[in-house]
Amino acid sequence: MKQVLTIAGSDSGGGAGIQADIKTFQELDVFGTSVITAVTAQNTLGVTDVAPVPLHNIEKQLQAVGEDFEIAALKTGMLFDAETIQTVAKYIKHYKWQHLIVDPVMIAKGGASLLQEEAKDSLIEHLLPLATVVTPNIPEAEALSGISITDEKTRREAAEKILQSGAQGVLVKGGHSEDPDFTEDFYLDQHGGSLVLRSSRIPTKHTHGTGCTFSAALTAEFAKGHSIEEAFLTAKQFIQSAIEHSLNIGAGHGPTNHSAYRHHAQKELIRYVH
Ligand SMILES: Nc1ncnc2c1ncn2[C@@H]1O[C@H](COP(=O)(O)OP(=O)(O)O)[C@@H](O)[C@H]1O
Ligand SMILES: Cc1ncc(COP(=O)(O)OP(=O)(O)O)c(N)n1
Repeated sequence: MKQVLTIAGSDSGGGAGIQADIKTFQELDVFGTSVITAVTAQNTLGVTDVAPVPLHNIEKQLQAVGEDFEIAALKTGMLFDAETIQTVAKYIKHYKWQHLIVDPVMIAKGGASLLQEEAKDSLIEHLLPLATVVTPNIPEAEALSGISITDEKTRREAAEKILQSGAQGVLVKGGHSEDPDFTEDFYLDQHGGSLVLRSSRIPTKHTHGTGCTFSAALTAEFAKGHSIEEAFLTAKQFIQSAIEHSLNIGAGHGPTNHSAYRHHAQKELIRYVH
């Protein structure tokens, strides 16, 4: 069984972070390991506390995984501060881990900050150059590029700017767009190759953890040796099912349903090159 790693924060509410990643890995038949960078007190209503894990312990977790597992692909999620980002980058290089998906988690849906403001530059300088794919949502793509995304042209410009960091590919997720009918995710690589996957927008507030789940699915598919096109398609189908059958659990934004992809037939996505 392929072994994968998530380096991210814990969500006590179980819908995002490490918990979403491990559930997704399990559903997609890869063996999930984890390095926990921060512990959030969180539920469907929001984040009430964030406790960074001491750097020494993060290093010990990275070593414990690196010394014993063959990591076929990995993802990063909530990294919280610059020191953690630099340490994570150091160990990714040390263990020569390939197929890195960087989900540049910055702000939770409820508005809580999951990355210190001054850590953004560290992310761009130290982690993005190692990334196979960076998966910002629209506000994150704007923050990383300094470009306001209002249409397809500015989305592409923002993606091009992010690629200047040295990442091999960037996938701008469309969950935050104002389109009432569709969500469109846009992939662009260093060679100008691009792909857009569009799906119908599901009218639900239960979307807690969509970005974590999507990037974990990409990681699992890369570990199995799939190309970016194949991995992107599976991840989009996985998240579409998970949102379509999302769970009305808790009083706020409920979690997505990680087992839905296994149980429900896949609807066709609209796919085109841009
Ligand atoms: N209401 C929705 N209906 C269908 N797909 C959605 C919906 N909201 C988000 N998505 C999809 O979920 C994935 C995560 O996107 P997004 O919500 O933008 O990320 P994040 O959780 O990081 O903010 C993307 O593939 C996006 O298109
Ligand atoms: C611990 C932790 N990590 C990441 C997130 C953000 O998750 P995301 O998938 O972007 O979903 P929302 O929080 O925006 O619903 C998180 N909340 N907690």
